[in-house]
Amino acid sequence: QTGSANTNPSDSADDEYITNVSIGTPAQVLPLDFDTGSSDLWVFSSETPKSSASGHVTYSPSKSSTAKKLSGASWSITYGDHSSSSGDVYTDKVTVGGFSVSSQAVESATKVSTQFVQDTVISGLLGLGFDVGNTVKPRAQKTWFSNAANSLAQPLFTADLKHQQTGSYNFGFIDTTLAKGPIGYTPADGSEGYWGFTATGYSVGGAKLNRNSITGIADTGTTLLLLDDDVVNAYYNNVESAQYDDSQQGVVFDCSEDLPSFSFGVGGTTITIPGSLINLTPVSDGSSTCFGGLQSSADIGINIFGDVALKAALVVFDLGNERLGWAQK
Ligand SMILES: CSC[C@H](NC(=O)[C@H](Cc1ccccc1)NC(=O)N1CCOCC1)C(=O)N[C@@H](CC1CCCCC1)[C@@H](O)C(=O)OC(C)C
Repeated sequence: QTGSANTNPSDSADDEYITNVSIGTPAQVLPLDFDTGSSDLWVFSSETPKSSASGHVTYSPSKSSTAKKLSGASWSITYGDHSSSSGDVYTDKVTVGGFSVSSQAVESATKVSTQFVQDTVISGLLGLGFDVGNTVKPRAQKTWFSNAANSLAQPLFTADLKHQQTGSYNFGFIDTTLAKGPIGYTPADGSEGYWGFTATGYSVGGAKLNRNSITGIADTGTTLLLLDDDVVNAYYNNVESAQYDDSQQGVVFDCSEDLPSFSFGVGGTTITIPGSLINLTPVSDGSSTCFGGLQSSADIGINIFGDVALKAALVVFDLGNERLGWAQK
């Protein structure tokens, strides 16, 4: 058995990727952000304050014949960008890309932070991290993928995110036609709840890879590629107009710049991010100053291979073998 779901960029900057999920009976379809950096499936619901839920599609457990309250359970989560949400828990049927989990913990939001209120294109998150990261108390719940894994043809999923185009999340199979190069595999460290791995080196503009390893996480829920300052500086030293912009809280440059590519080694193969993907977006509509897709990870304390990096590859999240596969696209 397998599943295959389309995913779409939320805006012109590919800020987040939206995937439709069916919850309950009859199906209630909600647009969710699939996040390999967290492990909770939570949604805006009939229990979310009306003022906060305005503009969002919501889940109503009372309208689902298969919904059951998980009595005494609660959850509360805070993300890297300091956004947060919390609430109580139901179990219900959840279908992703045609594959159904009959009794999935669906975390209903009774509180959401301002960023979520304003982000009306999504109605919540579907965590694809390791179960150890789930925040439900008194007993942690499994992710949708963890519940599905044993019934899937293979206990793995792939992410094929694209710049301004429809991509896919496939469950239980690898569609190698999505990739141009071979899949390089490397061990995944799930101890912190997300998909940790080590890249063996990097290079700028097609040069030979160096041997400076980079340990970080593969995170579909983070927009940017966030790396150590020395790597960021090594890259932008090649960009004439690059400068740190306090108001933008990041490196910006002239939109007309011909940006160099950025490559990293992983699992014996090389992934090259074309310079075009590192020009994320003008700092405001019509501006000729653009914001960099590669930024410093110093404030977060962890390197994050977010969507800017993932867009250059087909990435295999292989739970069965506790490994990550990367293939050039
Ligand atoms: C350094 S970690 C920052 C990361 N957030 C992000 O990357 C958000 C995602 C977003 C896009 C659009 C609207 C709202 C939020 N984007 C962001 O901070 N941007 C600022 C810089 O320009 C690009 C957009 C983050 O917190 N990721 C979360 C999932 C994320 C999904 C969207 C809603 C908010 C939560 C998660 O992956 C996480 O916390 O990972 C940990 C392990 C770092």
